Amino acid sequence: MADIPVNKAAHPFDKTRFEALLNRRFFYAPSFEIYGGVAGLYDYGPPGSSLQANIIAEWRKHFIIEEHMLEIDSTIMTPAPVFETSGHVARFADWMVKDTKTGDVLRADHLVKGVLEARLAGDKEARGLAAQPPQKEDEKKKKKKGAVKNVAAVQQLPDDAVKEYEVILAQLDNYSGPELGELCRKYDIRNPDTDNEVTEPQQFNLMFTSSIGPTGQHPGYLRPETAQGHFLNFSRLLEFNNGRVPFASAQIGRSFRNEISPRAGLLRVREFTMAEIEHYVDPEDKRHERFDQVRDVVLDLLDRDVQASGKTQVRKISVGDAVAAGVIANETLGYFVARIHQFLVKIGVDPSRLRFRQHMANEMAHYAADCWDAEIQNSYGWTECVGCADRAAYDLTVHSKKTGHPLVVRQALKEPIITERLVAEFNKKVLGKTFGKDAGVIQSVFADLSETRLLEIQGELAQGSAVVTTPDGRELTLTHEVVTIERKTFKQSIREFTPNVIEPSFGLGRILYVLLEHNFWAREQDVERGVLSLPAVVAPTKVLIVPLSAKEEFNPLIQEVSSKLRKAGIFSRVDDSNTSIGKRYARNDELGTPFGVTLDFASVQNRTMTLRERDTTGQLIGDIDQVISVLVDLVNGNATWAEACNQLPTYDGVQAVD
Ligand SMILES: Nc1ncnc2c1ncn2[C@@H]1O[C@H](COP(=O)(O)OP(=O)(O)OP(=O)(O)O)[C@@H](O)[C@H]1O
Repeated sequence: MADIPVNKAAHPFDKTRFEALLNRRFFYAPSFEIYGGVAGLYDYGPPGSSLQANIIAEWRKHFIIEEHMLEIDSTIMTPAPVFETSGHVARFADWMVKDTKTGDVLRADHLVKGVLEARLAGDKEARGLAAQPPQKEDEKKKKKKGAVKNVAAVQQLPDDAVKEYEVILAQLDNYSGPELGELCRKYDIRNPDTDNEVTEPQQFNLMFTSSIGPTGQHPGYLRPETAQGHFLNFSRLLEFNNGRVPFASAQIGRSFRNEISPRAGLLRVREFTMAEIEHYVDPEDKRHERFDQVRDVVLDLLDRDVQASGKTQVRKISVGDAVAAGVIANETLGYFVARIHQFLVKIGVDPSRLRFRQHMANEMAHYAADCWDAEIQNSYGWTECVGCADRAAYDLTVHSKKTGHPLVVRQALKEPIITERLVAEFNKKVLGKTFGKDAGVIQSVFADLSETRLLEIQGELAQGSAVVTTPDGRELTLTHEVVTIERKTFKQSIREFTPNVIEPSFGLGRILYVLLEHNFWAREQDVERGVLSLPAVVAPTKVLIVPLSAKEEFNPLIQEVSSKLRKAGIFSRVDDSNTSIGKRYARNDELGTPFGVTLDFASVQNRTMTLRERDTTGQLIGDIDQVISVLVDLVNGNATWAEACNQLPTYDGVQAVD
């Protein structure tokens, strides 16, 4: 927020204090807590809800309004045939293993990741210790205490093992279930909580099942993504868009996944809000008309070749160069990757902890052409927060095939295409009379013949007769009285095609969580309380109004300032509690409120008001209306704090009272 440098790194990120803040100020909390809670379900409190609403509002502006997308709101409850056709019933699954003794269930890839990372961390520490002067024996013992044998808290690994582990971790998403089982056996990976062995990985479908109607005859699922709702409405959307592509549909809504073991707070939950875009594009032309606007956006890319070599080194490259070099498959995909980057940075994600990772070949859905995940670093590691995939024509094709409803674009060609080809012309009467029920078989055999074969038959017929073979192997002889082969001219003025779909898919809970982590810090002088440096655009409250006294004479001014801010569309809150101003500001720094205004006795007399900025704690003073005008510019992002400091005098705590 502050454009004047603030030393936020004075204290390393303190997760305990961070979590305490989120809990104390009710950003979010386990659902059904007083019943003991259910893993993977969370309720958002007032600041969490406002923050989410503001992220959504900005998402709408950044994507839907900016790109004229067509917003929809489709149902969550979905009849089973939809997900049978889309492939979710067969394939929307993760691999799980069970503890052989306790029966505890673990997600196989997360188990391998957790254990190997812990062993590498133990190795690093052991090497560090070995390099240090000898420690007292009891200190060494202390370090080892509490280490689960399987995880090997502080233990040096052979150099080869370190290399192997790093290679496995760099391409973890590429392993199949049986391969994960192989890794568990080869590297003796057990349940870290119990040190027990685990079973072979089994597939577990993540969809919640349900049934629609009282008879239970119509099985259904809670949707695990919003995408299918877009595809099933494609022909209506296309019509709404006057039959033209490219265009995009967008939807914000809840999705449900019965995650195997949700452990990382908001990062892996069983019910969450997604924001998804399906951009429909001509498969033969994936250029994007606004690509020039993002060409120079520089990204940290981790492509699949780098991952396959066991490395995690990103390369900094502009989107323009990445698409030109074929690293990102096409302009439209590159355009959205860049727009995702811009959105995340705008709402407060630290760009130095944001990378785009390309899916490995096995990780990608079989139909997808290319896929990049926006991964954001946080205290749990690098987490996928947005997926951006080129899904090709898969979804529209399978739904169209299943239902018989054409999900295609019909485009009038500017120049009709004239083609010539050989065609078989039948004398239907003679054909029927001569071949009876085989008449249809013969026609379909001819329909599948190549141009070369038709040419041969044309020659044979000129000699007297030609022989064709039916699918069941019979040879039938035909004469030119039954069939003639002629060259004909065709004029095509309509082109029909199934569009390809580029899909950016956002998980809002994950974005909200990493945003909070990236913006949390503590002041030197008050490490107990934290500050959330949320950008004004997403901050739950934009301005705190702090009256110095509870005296009634302040009320008209409080109301005037509140109402002027409200009219300017700025959300403010009044804190007229009995505590000191410092405490009131500190409490609101915790909520990420970027600005505060203080009304004191001088305000009542002179109509002046002080303005405080959260990160620098710098204060300015000015006439009430002047301060409000500066505030409006600050909140709307039209002025920086440095610019505000040039417009209003600094307030040093002393205010003249006439
Ligand atoms: N269980 C979950 N909890 C919270 N957000 C999720 C969850 N699963 C997916 N998301 C969000 O939805 C987005 C799109 O979903 P997608 O199907 O691409 O995720 P995924 O590849 O299944 O994620 P993961 O591999 O982490 O399970 C993700 O980028 C993420 O932000």
